[in-house]
Amino acid sequence: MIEAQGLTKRYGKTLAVDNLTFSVTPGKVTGFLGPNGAGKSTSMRMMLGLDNPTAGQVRIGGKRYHDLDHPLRTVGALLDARWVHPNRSAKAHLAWMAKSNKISPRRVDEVLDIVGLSSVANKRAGGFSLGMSQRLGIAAALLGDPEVLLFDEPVNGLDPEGILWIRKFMHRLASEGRTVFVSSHLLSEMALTATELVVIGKGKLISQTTTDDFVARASENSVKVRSPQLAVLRGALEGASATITDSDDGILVSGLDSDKIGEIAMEQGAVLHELSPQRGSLEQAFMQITGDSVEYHADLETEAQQALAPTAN
Ligand SMILES: Nc1ncnc2c1ncn2[C@@H]1O[C@H](COP(=O)(O)OP(=O)(O)OP(=O)(O)O)[C@@H](O)[C@H]1O
Repeated sequence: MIEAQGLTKRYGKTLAVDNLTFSVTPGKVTGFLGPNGAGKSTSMRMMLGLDNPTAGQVRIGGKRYHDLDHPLRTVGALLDARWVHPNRSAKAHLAWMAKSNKISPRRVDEVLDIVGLSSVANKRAGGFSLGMSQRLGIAAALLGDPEVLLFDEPVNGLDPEGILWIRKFMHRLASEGRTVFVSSHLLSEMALTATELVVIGKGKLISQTTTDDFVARASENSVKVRSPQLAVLRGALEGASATITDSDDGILVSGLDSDKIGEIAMEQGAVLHELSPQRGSLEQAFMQITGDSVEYHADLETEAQQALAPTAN
């Protein structure tokens, strides 16, 4: 469990994090979303005691980071995967971390196995691909077998196979009952990975909700209808105050849900070939909800498009 209470960070004139209050519960993957500069990394650093809040606090498992007896056994984090001595082997890197945190050396082999790096355990970490470095970073985060895991942009730069691996791994960690908190710009990926969202903009909390609710709340609720008796149906739906727009081979109805539309069709004796509620994407929802807090719309739109495009490497 992570609890942020009035969390605030000011750097000179910049209010990077502005009175954030939210909680992250165990057994789920919670996404931490926000446009560039929204304050995600700063918030995560404060959760890990790497930066002090100007006001407010974060509790992990009920305690502040500095009050944890064994921090690595309570919270593990992947902030920067490249943070490893290039000439050290993966195993030596983890052994050094384990030793300095009084963790059994046996755990090193366990975590290497969990992340699938056993076969390259004695290779120089400096020669690892980004995907392997991410796995090594995750192995380090898991060393203390912590209940809470924080990942800052874990899939940045990964190829589709690496992204899929991370997604499945996050789900696995959550299914083990851990608290998994992950920041990402890759909205389409977040929609697949996270069931809960904490969304911030300009340091402020915009929304804490389930991913499904977030998308449903932001996307206009419309229902696609196809019918051979469209003219009759259209008149009846308009009579029931629905708003109708034409779509390629049917109509899009808003203002009525699919149950009601189905009942009206029945009353009119109209055959339905399609009655499908339309669901927006997380990208659309994000744009709509964070709209006011995004300073550079063009950048964000480009990012959202890049996020949807196939990864090159
Ligand atoms: N050490 C620092 N000194 C001064 N300003 C900082 C510092 N760290 C962050 N900031 C500012 O605080 C704000 C929030 O930055 P932060 O990196 O937390 O955002 P973010 O949501 O992680 O963004 P991104 O996704 O682009 O990394 C930005 O305006 C940033 O310029």
